[in-house]
Amino acid sequence: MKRVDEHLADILGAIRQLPPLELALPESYGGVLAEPVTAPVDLPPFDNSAMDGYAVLAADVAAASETSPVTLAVAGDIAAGDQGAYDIDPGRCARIMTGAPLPAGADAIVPVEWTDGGTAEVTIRRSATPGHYIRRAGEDVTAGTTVLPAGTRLGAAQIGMLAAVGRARVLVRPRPRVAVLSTGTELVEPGEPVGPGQIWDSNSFALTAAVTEAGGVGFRAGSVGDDPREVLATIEERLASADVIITSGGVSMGAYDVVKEVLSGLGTMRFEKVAMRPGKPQGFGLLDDRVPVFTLPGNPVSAYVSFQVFVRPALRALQGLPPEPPRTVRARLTAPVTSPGGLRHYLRAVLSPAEGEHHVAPAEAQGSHQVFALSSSNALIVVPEDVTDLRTGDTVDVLELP
Ligand SMILES: Nc1nc2c(c(=O)[nH]1)N[C@H]1C(S)=C(S)[C@@H](COP(=O)(O)OP(=O)(O)OC[C@H]3O[C@@H](n4cnc5c(N)ncnc54)[C@H](O)[C@@H]3O)O[C@H]1N2
Ligand code: MOO
Ligand SMILES: [Mg+2]
Repeated sequence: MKRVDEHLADILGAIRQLPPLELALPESYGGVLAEPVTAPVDLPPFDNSAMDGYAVLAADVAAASETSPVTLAVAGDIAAGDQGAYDIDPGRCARIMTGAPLPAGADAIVPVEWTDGGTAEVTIRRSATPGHYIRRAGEDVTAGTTVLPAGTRLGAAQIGMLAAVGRARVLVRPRPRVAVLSTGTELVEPGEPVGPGQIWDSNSFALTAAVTEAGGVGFRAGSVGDDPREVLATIEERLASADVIITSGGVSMGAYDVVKEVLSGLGTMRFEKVAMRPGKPQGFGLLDDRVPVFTLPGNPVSAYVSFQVFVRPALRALQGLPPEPPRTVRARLTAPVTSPGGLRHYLRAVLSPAEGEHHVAPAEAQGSHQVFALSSSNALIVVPEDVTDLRTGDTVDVLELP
């Protein structure tokens, strides 16, 4: 059987980065910058007030105190968006709002709380020194600074940065669009009644959500029965609009395992047994020279674990992102586990922080159909290929689930 690392390396070796697209900012979320972005102007672009108050000459208020307040004439108001129409001379000030440009001559801001709030004249009860509550032009960013290097993933703060330097559109490798298809004649849409022998489709929902968790855009392509023509037609239909296709089911040894049947020989598709549990039967390849296709095993826990191990890293690679920092922690087993050896065993488990170290409790139910044990877990214990027996108190690698 093929080793997990070898299969992952083959997948990552086949992945080509998505071509950059110019997107409007609202569409760019989760994209990875394909250009460095520099600030065309200083930020702030002009000296402005950090407080609602009065723009003054610091020298005028240098001696102001509770016991000997200073009274100044108020020339007028400067709101944010105004152009700073007043010149501040000795004895005069202007009422100013947060973000409004500092008027010529003024060199300090007195917050309104230190005054009587007057509009024709104002009495000031505390002193201020030059520069007080003034936000200087360029103190955040100077013009020409690279504010976001190429390769940055755009989250809320980065999109805010782009808008703050005036960018409306940006070149990014977008979040991969991933079509998710369940296969199986036994599958029924949740919400519909199930008849004898039928079950509700859970994989297409779980995998679409896993795509979102991994930074992609998932689309459910629904579920199709084990009909070769229908399966092939649905996959072909998605090739034009998807960057990645994920199927579940139909890749093992069964008489109706049609995914393997219809995709074998197409593009670079290969179907292999990977030395892991769950998730042994795997298929991967490129169709149309472009679209990575993952055919994951149908058992729900197998499909989910396969996604975490193989698809999640591939989605990052499509955007040109470096491999994710390890989500593995070392933890002490609270119960013994056994493993067949010769394969990597991913055991569903609950990881909890304890004093100075993590503890991990393996779930009792480890069947690849047992979704309850998976939904009650927050981690996978990773038992290496060469280990068969672990005792309570042994330290193991644990992969935290997203
Ligand atoms: N003779 C052998 N039989 C099996 C082997 C083997 O090596 N030799 N491997 C087993 C392993 S391991 C796995 S994993 C499964 C993989 O099966 P398939 O990928 O062919 O998937 P199906 O046969 O279509 O379904 C398997 C199982 O999963 C349920 N399923 C499928 N899709 C969904 C879905 N969308 N939502 C919920 N449940 C789903 C399906 O009803 C079956 O119970 O093969 C073993 N057999
Ligand atoms: O490999 Mo299957 O995925 O163990 O149930
Ligand atoms: Mg099967």
